[in-house]
Amino acid sequence: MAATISSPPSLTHTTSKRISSSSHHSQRTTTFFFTQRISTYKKTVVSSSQGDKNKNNSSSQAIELQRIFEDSQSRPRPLSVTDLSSSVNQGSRLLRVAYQGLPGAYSESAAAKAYPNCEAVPCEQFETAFAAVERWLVDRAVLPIENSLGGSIHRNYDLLLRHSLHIVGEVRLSVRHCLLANHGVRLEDLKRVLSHPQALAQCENTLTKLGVVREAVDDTAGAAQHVALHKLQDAGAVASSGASRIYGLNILAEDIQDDSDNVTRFLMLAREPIIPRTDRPFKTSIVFSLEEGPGVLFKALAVFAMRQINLTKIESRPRRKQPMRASDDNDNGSPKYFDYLFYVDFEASMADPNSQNALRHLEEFATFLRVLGSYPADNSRP
Ligand SMILES: O=C(O)C(=O)Cc1ccccc1
Repeated sequence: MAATISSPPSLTHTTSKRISSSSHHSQRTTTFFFTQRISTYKKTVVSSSQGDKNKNNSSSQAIELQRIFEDSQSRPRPLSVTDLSSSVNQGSRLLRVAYQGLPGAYSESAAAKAYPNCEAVPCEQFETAFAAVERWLVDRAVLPIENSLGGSIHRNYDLLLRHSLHIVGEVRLSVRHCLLANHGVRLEDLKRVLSHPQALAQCENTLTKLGVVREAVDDTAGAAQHVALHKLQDAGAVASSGASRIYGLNILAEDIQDDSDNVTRFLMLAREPIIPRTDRPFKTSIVFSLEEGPGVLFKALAVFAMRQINLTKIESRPRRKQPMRASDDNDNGSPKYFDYLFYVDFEASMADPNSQNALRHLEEFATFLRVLGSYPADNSRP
């Protein structure tokens, strides 16, 4: 069965001609590209044969080329790796990065790690952060996606598919939780502790020893603000030391996570993909679904194994719009199998022909395939 390719951003194998801005020569390139960008390219194509026929009319052709070049310059520029550097600013304005939570949330620190000079914009919900990027109110959104103790943040995987933003970067951040309370409140006064569900899960052992009731809220900094604002005397918050300073809380205990190595991986999302490169380590994230049958997942993973492409992550999620599919040998028409989406991260750039071949191979039998982004790997110390 042929693969269904969604757009945007889907992979398309195309042959197109590019105008080089310096020489105005057209150049044939065969490449995998995102369909969204191809529409831009098609509008800027000038064929060399066209140029030959119009030799007599070289001045009008030069004007036309100039017009096409200027036209292409006024279109949105694809993000490049340099957009991820510390000195990023858009013209005279700083890069604006939306995150879910209040100042002092870990996502704010992730935004600052990815874009040190950015303006971090707090948002109530992830939906708001995504919508802010889609409506051009901000340039990027930050999304926590997995944690070394708590595992994957499933809801955020679902968000990646529901929206069509592109992953343009990743950041790994060491997360050190503190137990915060109002001044004068002692450890033994605490009956309940508020925090983000991931933070509560990462401090499972400490909270169990304390015998407190856990209360889940939207973000760690929001928990700290709530405790401070309501001057709670029986409740604490699990949050960062930064949040303790911002909301004027006392730190009752530090490093309360179950393991000192507590690392969260965050994704940076943008409206446009970056142009993948091969001169530094890149990662690529994809999502696909498969027909039901023996060995299909094995076959899907083999497209990477046979090309020596290392996988760093695989996650399966139920397919929401099509939760069940009928089994072939089930003639009463009743649905039998759950339908799944597989999210895979691999250590290669989409600019690498090896990756392109692997995805072309996967496309032959996947029922759905989308490239979520190809982006520089964060190999720095978390
Ligand atoms: O609530 C926050 O501060 C977040 O940024 C989400 C989160 C929660 C726990 C660990 C890492 C990120």
